[in-house]
Amino acid sequence: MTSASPAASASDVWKVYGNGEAQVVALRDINVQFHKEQFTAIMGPSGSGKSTLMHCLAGLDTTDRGAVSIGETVITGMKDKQLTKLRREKIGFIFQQFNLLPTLTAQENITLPAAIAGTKADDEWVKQITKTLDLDERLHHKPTELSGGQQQRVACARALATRPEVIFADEPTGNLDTRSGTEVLRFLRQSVDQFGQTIVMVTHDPGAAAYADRVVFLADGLIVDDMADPTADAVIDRMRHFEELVAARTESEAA
Ligand SMILES: Nc1ncnc2c1ncn2[C@@H]1O[C@H](COP(=O)(O)OP(=O)(O)OP(=O)(O)O)[C@@H](O)[C@H]1O
Repeated sequence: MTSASPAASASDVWKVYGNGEAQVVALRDINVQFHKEQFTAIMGPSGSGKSTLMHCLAGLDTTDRGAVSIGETVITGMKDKQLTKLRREKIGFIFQQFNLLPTLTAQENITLPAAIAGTKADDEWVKQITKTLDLDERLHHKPTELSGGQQQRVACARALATRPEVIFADEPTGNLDTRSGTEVLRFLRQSVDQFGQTIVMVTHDPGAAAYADRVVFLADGLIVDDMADPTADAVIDRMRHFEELVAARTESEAA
């Protein structure tokens, strides 16, 4: 089923923050493609550029050089209005802090992106997702009446409701206990396998990365490795290696 054109891609992407002495090169010549119907994890030491890459891919931040595409659409250089429309229609987001609207019920939160985009959510599809996520009994509750795990499951349903081209998940299990985190990861895996969703997830957790089909490793703004069919142990090994390299470089710069 995997088609040749990627769901999202970055070509020769650079991102620099600040000027002069305060300048930080967050991304250095990034070239990466995220294939349709695949679950990819992005990992790397703190400050390696994971969030910056995800924000640039999702059109939440601009690049300084290079181009980003969502599906076949180049989003680099798009006007704000056009970009906002594309984000609403083609991208789903899952955040560490859930980011649900507190005054709306779970059901309203789930169907909100479609309503904002001016389309009607597909009721049957939303029912199927909320059933899979075991949220049927909770749909009329407000976020404060839900556990963290339930809130994140609502956020997952919201991300899938519009059947986006790609879902970007930023540390989706970072705020959850192990059991709730596992439920969310299993659902993300299932949404790729059963619903053909494409997911790109930033995580610090090798156990979470093991749910993905592929792990892209960043260090110091560069893509330094790409692992297929990851296991938690293989990811831990690779991360240790990159953290040692970064520590050695920091020490030699300080000397
Ligand atoms: N708005 C900003 N202004 C200046 N520097 C920034 C800004 N955002 C990020 N940076 C810097 O860019 C680099 C990459 O940051 P980024 O947040 O992408 O890393 P990360 O891998 O997501 O880190 P973490 O795992 O700690 O969340 C870091 O050196 C960071 O300090």
